[in-house]
This record gives sequence, C-alpha cells and structure tokens, in this order.
Amino acid sequence: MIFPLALGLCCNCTITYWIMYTLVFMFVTIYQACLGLMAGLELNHLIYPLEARTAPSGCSLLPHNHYWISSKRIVTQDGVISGAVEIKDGKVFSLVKEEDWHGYIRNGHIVDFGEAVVMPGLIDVHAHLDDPGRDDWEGFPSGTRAAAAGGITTLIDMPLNSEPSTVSVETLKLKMNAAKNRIFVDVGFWGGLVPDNALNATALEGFLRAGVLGLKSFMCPSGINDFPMTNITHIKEGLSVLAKFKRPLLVHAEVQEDVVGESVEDDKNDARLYSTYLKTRPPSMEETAIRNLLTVSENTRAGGPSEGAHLHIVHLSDAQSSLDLLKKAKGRGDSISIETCPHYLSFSADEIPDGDTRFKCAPPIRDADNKEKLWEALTGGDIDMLSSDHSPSLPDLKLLQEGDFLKAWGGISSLQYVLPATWTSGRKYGVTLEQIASWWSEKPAKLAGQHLKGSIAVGNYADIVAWDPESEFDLDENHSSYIKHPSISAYMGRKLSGKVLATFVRGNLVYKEGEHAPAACGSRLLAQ
Ligand SMILES: NC(=O)N[C@H]1NC(=O)NC1=O
Ligand SMILES: [Zn+2]
Ligand SMILES: [Zn+2]
Repeated sequence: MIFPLALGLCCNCTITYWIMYTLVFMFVTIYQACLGLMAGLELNHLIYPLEARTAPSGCSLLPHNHYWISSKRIVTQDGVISGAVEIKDGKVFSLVKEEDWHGYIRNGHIVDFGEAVVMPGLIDVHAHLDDPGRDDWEGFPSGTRAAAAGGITTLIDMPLNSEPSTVSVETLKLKMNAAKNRIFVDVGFWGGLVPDNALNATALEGFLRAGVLGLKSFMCPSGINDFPMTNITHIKEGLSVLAKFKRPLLVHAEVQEDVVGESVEDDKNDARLYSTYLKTRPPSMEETAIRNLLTVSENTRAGGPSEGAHLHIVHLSDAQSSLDLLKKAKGRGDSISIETCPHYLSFSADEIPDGDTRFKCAPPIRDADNKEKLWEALTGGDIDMLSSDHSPSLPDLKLLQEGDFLKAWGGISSLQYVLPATWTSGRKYGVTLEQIASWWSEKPAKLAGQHLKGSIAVGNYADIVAWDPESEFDLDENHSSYIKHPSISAYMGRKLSGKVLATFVRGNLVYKEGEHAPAACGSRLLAQ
C-alpha cells in the first residue's frame, strides 16, 4: 500500500494513483475469484486430474469415502458400459449406465476417466515377493508399490524364495509380520506343500486353518533349499486334506529327466546359447509331470475321494501334449485349472538373444509356433487365467555379464508390466477387454477364494484399475518402475501399449499417474 506515496508525487496525483491502484486491485481480485470459482465448480464435477489432496489416513490420494468413478468404458459382468460406479465405504455401492446417471447423481464427487477403461483390479495369483529374508530381491513394499502402479489390486504371494519358506503355522506368522503395514495392495498367501508336512494331515490342517489360501508344490527341484520337491504320494495326500477346506493345490509341473541332463554336459553345448537351455527343459518334462498328476486328479471329481480339492497348473508353457492331456482331464470332470504367463505369450525362443539371461525361466519360453498355440488355448478358454510368476533375484544372480543360461537364476521380473504386456501382444489376437478382466481378475479371484473381488459388481470391494489401452510408452530407464530391480526385467527396452492411470484398492486411490498413497494400507488376506 505504500507504493504510490513512495513515488513522492503531489497530493492530487497521489489520489489519482490511489483510485487507479484500487481499481486495478479490485479487477485482479475479482478475476482471481472467478478463476477460483470455475476451478471449484470443476472440482465438484470432474475432479480428475485436478484432485491432489490426500485422505488424512494417508491410505488414499482421494479424500473421499463416498464418490463416483465414471468412464465411457467400464468393464462389468454384463459387458462394457458407459456410466459410473458409486463407491462407498470401500465397496461398490451401485453401477449406473450413462443414460440414467445424470439424474441419479446429485452432489456426488466424480472422478471422470473419460474414454479410459475402468476395469476390476488385476489379481495376480502367482508372485514371489521374497519377504521376509530375501527382501533385497524384492520385498513387500517395493513389490506392492509396483503392483499398484501396474493395476494389480491383490496379489497372492508364493511360499518360496522368502527365507524361511512358508510351510507351517510358524512361518506363516513370519510372513504376516513381514507384511504388516508394509503392503500397498491386498496380499494373500499360498502355503508350501513339502515332504515335511505332506504326509502329516494334522500339520496341514493346522496350516490351512491358520489361513493360507491353498497350497503350492514343486515336482522338480525349486532352486530353494528349504522348499524340496514333492512326489505324487505327497500330492495325493495334500489333495485329500485340501478337499475338506475346498482350497486348491498349485503345482509347478515339470519333472527332471536324467537323459537330458547328460546331453547338455557335452562340450558342444554353449551355455550362452538359449537353445542349450531349451534342451535342458523339453516339453516332455511338463508332459510327464502332468501325466503323473492326472493319476490323482481324478480324485477331485464329483463323488471322488478328494471332491472339493482343486488342482491348478501354474505357468503352463507346453501348448501341445501337456495341454491336450489337461483338456481331456477337464472334460472327464477333474477339477483342474490352468494358468500361463505374459512372458510365454509375448516372447518366443528364436528372438531371445544369446547370453540374455533376463529371459531365463522354468518352464522355458518355447518356439513361436508354441506361442501361437498358447494364445489359441487362452482365447479358446482351455487356459483359464494369467499370472505374472514375478520371480526376481539380485541382479548379480542373473549373471548378465557371463550370460550363462545354465547357471543364472531362473525367473522373469514383470510384476508392474503384466497388463500392458498382455494387451500389447493380445491386440494382435483380437483380445477383448472382457477377456482381459476374466483372465486377470474374475478367474484368479475364484481360484484364491476371494468372493468379493474379481469384478465390478454391487457389494464387491472397490478394487479398480483405470487404464488407457491406446497410450504407448517406452519401457526404459526413464519409465517410473517400482520393482526393486527393473534392469533384470525381460520387458525392459520394449514399447508397450496400455498405460495404467489409477488404481483403487477397497476404494482407496493407492496410485495415480506416478504417485502412490503415502501409507501402506493393503489388507493381509487370510482364508476363513
Ligand atoms: N523358485 C522360483 O521362483 N522359481 C520360479 N522361477 C521360474 O522361472 N520358474 C519358477 O518356478
Ligand atoms: Zn514354478
Ligand atoms: Zn513361481
């Protein structure tokens, strides 16, 4: 206010300046007020992307407990609709089509995603977060932040690669403690079926009562010392206990064949060649394991001794004999489901560079013809669902310098990228949004016994991802990656389409375009 006087002007001039100054001041103030009002109106209507406040709890980037999410493409069980989802107290309260919702929503707070897709959050039933004990490989905080950034709202943690493995009530408690206040999405736990507990029904029952969502076993060495492989007797006994709890057994279905091991010891086999690695794990390893499994899976049929139990084949790679056998068993009424992973659908053996151990996994990525057949089986409904099998390690263990496929850690790092990876390769096969939701949400929710998850439906948890299928991005070091070791991911360097815009877990906006909610408010899921 001292501005005009400080100029040292005459009295009249000073009055004139004062009047002018006041007018300009009023004009600026009114103009700013108008802008504020407009912003305020917008805030009450189309908040996204203006909204920046955080809930007082820190659990959500949105300070609302009751609000609407609107979009032209909401994936529901009745197809893709244009309209809005009403969220209240963490659950879906109503679903309204566009033609009805204008009269319906009065003073609601609306988060509008326009043309972007609003879909049930992904449920990854196969992820190794390696916590406790190996959280330098991944860990709950980084893994679940990556999940949130990738549109995954629930993941089920595998019982191995943590230290110790989750194979008992005591080790489950260690998992629960490690996850407490450190998870940004919901996390459930599979328990390990290992020789130590498999023939001890009392121990297994206690373990299942403690809340593991089902069991997981290996039919070949797992690469983890305290997670030995099971034989078919262990598996049969495991199924009979699981039947009482109506929970699944997930099996890594490969058996070791001696003859193959010998052939690659040969000097002619260069460990830097992917073809050398491929020879060590032929499709017959999967086929033999599946033949063995089918001798006990008939027990899961209606009226069978293990009715209620369910056999889930993880990460199927062989789309020929193994798949044919499984299809027939399903047809006979065995309770079986099959998962494969985006890496088997995105890559083929012929394009894996020599020495590039980022692509090493078991079972291995096979040839292009096999990839086509996997897509055929997935789109045709013979393969039920997808999972990440995110299995990272310390970068050193990938032996990227040596490029030794026989000695490097086997496991693909992909957690944050599975939605764009599926969409990018799936588009060529005419994949629909409903199929993506079925493979990544609906079927996995059923497998993990999550009855209030897996679809955007009234009464379900508001676990939702908003993503833009048309948006392309380069997955390089400039991309915001939240997995602990992005450099070892086989997807690095690819161009992907399908950008995750926002992720809601139980109504909390946990991720929005590069920003995470500050507090780790994910729930630990125990079977009841
Ligand atoms: N232990 C472990 O995570 N193994 C996984 N890695 C992989 O490539 N296949 C598996 O089963
Ligand atoms: Zn496996
Ligand atoms: Zn795995």
